[in-house]
Amino acid sequence: MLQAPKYISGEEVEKLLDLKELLTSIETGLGNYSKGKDGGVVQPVRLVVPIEKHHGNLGVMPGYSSFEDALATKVVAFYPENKDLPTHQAWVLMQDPTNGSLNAIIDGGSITAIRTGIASAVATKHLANPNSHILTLLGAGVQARSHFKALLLLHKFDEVRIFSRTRASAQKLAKEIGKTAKVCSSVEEAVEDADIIVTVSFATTPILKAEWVKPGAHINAVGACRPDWRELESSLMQQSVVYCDSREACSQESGDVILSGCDIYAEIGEVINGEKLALWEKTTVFKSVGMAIEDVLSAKIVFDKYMRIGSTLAEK
Ligand SMILES: NC(=O)C1=CN([C@@H]2O[C@H](COP(=O)(O)OP(=O)(O)OC[C@H]3O[C@@H](n4cnc5c(N)ncnc54)[C@H](O)[C@@H]3O)[C@@H](O)[C@H]2O)C=CC1
Ligand SMILES: O=C(O)C1=NCCCC1
Repeated sequence: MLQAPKYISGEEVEKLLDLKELLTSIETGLGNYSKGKDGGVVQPVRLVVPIEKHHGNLGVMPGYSSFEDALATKVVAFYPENKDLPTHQAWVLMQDPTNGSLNAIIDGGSITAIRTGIASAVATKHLANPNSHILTLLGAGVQARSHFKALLLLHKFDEVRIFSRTRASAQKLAKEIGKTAKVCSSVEEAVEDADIIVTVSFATTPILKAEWVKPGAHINAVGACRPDWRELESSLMQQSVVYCDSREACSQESGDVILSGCDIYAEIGEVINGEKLALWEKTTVFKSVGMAIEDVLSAKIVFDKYMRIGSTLAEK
C-alpha cells in the first residue's frame, strides 16, 4: 500500500546535516561523478524553465547514486527580485530507488544553502593555499552565510571582508560573524590581498576584475548560473586555472565560462580522483553551478537520520 511521504522541514535539515559528514560524502560523490559510468552517478544537466513574466526561473534536478543507492529530485525556484521571500525556494523529493515510491519531501532551501557551501569547501580544500588567512565574500545573503560556515571547517580566518550591493546587508552579516568581519565599500577594496574569494551575488555582469586579485588566490565562483549571467570578467577566467563541478553543466549554464571562452582545466572530481593536478600555487577558480548529486547525498543523510531519530528532534 502507498504510504504518505514524510515532510522534513528546513529546521530539521539544519539539525540533522552534520557539515563534516557531508563534506566527506560530497567529496566522494564529486569523485564518483567524474568517473563517468563507473562512478554510478546518473545526473542529467538540469532543466531550467524561465518564467520571464515574473523574472523567475524553475530548475528541475534529478539524480541517482548507485554507491549509496539514493534517488532524489530537487525542484528549485530562483527569483532574484524576491524581497519578502527567499530568492531560492526548493523541495527535494526523495524516492525509494527499488520501487519508485515517494519517501519524503525535504525542504530544499536549507539543503541548497548547506550543500553549495560544502561543495565549495571541497574545492577549497584542494585548490587554496593551506595558509589562507583572508576570506572575501562578495554578496551577503544565504550563500555567503553557508560558505562562511563551511570554509571555517578548513581555515581560521584573521579577516573576513564583505562587499554587497547594499551596505546594510553586508553590515548585518558582519555583525553575525563578529570581530574578524570588515564591511568594504568596493569589490576592489574587499579582494585586495585576499587568499580566498567567494562570489555569491546575483550579479549578471562582471563584478570581479583580474587586476584586483592576488596571484595565487583561490576563487569559488558560485553565482551567475545562467548562460548570460556573469560575476568574473573574461580576463580573470582566461588567466586563472579553471576547475568546475560539472564540465557538461558549466559549458551549458555558466555565463562566466561560455562568454569568456576560457578553458576548463578539470572537474574537481578529477582532482579528487588523482587524475588532474591541484595547482593551488596558481590563481584558481572553482566554477560551481550546482549539482543534483549534492542534493541527493544531502537528502540521503537527512532522511536516514530522520528515520533513526526524527521523532526525538522536536525535543532538541
Ligand atoms: N552554484 C550553486 O550550486 C548555487 C548557486 N547559487 C547562486 O548563488 C548566488 C547567491 O545566492 P543566495 O545567497 O541564495 O542569494 P541571496 O538573495 O540570499 O543573496 C544575494 C546577495 O547578493 C547581493 N547582490 C546582488 N547583486 C549584487 C551585485 N551586483 N554585486 C554585489 N552583490 C550583489 C545581494 O545584496 C545579496 O546580499 C545566486 O546567484 C544564486 O543563484 C545559489 C544556490 C546554489
Ligand atoms: O544548484 C542549485 O540548486 C542552484 N543552482 C543555481 C541557481 C539555482 C539553484
